[in-house]
Amino acid sequence: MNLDLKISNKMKSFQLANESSPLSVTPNNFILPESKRPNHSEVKSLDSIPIIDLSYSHDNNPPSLEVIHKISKACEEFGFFQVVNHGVPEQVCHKMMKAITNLFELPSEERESLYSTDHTKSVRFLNYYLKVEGGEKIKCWSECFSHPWYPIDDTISLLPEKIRTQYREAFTEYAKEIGSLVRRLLGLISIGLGLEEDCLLKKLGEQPRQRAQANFYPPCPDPELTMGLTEHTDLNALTVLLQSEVSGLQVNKDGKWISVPFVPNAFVINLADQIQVLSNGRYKSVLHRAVTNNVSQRVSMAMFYGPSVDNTVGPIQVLIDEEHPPKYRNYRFSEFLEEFFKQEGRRRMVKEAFELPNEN
Ligand SMILES: O=C(O)CCC(=O)C(=O)O
Ligand SMILES: [Fe+2]
Repeated sequence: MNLDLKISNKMKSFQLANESSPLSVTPNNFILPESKRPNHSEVKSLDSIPIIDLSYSHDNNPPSLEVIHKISKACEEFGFFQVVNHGVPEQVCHKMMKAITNLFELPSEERESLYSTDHTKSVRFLNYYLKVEGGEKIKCWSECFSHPWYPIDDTISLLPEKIRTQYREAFTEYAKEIGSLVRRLLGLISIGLGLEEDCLLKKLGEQPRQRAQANFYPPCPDPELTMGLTEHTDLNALTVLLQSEVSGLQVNKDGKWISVPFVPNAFVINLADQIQVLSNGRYKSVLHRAVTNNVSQRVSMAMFYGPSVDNTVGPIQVLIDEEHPPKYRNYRFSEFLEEFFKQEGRRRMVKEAFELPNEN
C-alpha cells in the first residue's frame, strides 16, 4: 500500500479544528478496515437517481400529476432524487456555498473553540468517526458545522467576527427558500402516498426540528482508504442537499453503490428515517455515504427537516390495513433521538429499534 501519493498542487493542507497538525492519511486513524473502504472500481456511475423538473409544481399551479408520480416512483425505488427548476434562486445557493467555503477556510484555531464531541451542543464543528470492532475510532475525512436553522443569531454570535455578516446573510435567505421548498415537497410526497396534501407537514408538527449541516471534504491523497462520511441514513424526515461541482455522494441501490453526479442548480432530496416510519415502510430511508477524491475539495450543505421533538411518530393510520400491518410502533421523536445518540459511531440502523415483529 502506497501512502506516499503525491498531493496535487491544487491541494491546500487542511487542519481539523481539533488537531494540531494538518490532515494526513498516515498517523491519524483515518484508514478504514478493508471491508469498509469505498472500493471505487465497483461503484456504478452509469445509472443514477432520477432528476425531476419541478417547474410545473410551483405554489400557484395545482400540483402536476406527472411530477407527483415521478416523485412517488423515485421515493419507492431510490429514496433519493434530484430536483431542478425548483424556484430557489441560483444566487441564494451560490452565496450559501461561498459562505460555507469561507467558514472552513478560516484557520483551524478560529474554528477550534466551537469544536465539540458533545451532541447536546446545538452549534458545533465536529468530525464524524466510525467505531470499528475493538472499539477503535476511525475518523472521517471531513469536518462538519452543525447548527439549527433558527434563531440564526444564536449561531452567528458564536462565529468569528469576520465571517458573521456573510454567513448570516447567506443562511437567512437560504433557510427561507429551503423552508418553502420542503413544504412543497412534503405536499407532493403526501399526495403521492394518497394522503391529503398537508398531511406530512401536519404530522411533523408546528415546531419541526430543523438543523443544518455544512460538510467540508478536503482533498485526500488516498481516497481508497478513507471516507468523507461513512454510510448512514438520515434521522430526520426529509433532507435537502446542495453540493458543490465535485461529486462524492453515493447512494445504495439494491446493495450496490451508485454515484450522484453534480447537476447544475439542482438539489439532492432524500427521504430520511421518519418518512420511512410514517409511510409504514413504503418509502425507504436509504443508506448513503460521501467519498473523497485527490483533486479538489468538496462542500455540501444538508438541510434536515424533522418532527417536533415532542411529537409522536408512527405509521400513518390510513396506510395501515390487513395487507399492510404496522411495521413500527409509535414513539416520541425525542425517544428516537435518544436511541440515535446512544449508538456513538457504530452506525447501526436506529429505526430498527422501533420495528414491530412481523407476525406473518
Ligand atoms: O456531502 C454529501 O454529499 C452527503 C452529506 C450527508 O449525507 C449528510 O450530511 O447527512
Ligand atoms: Fe446524510
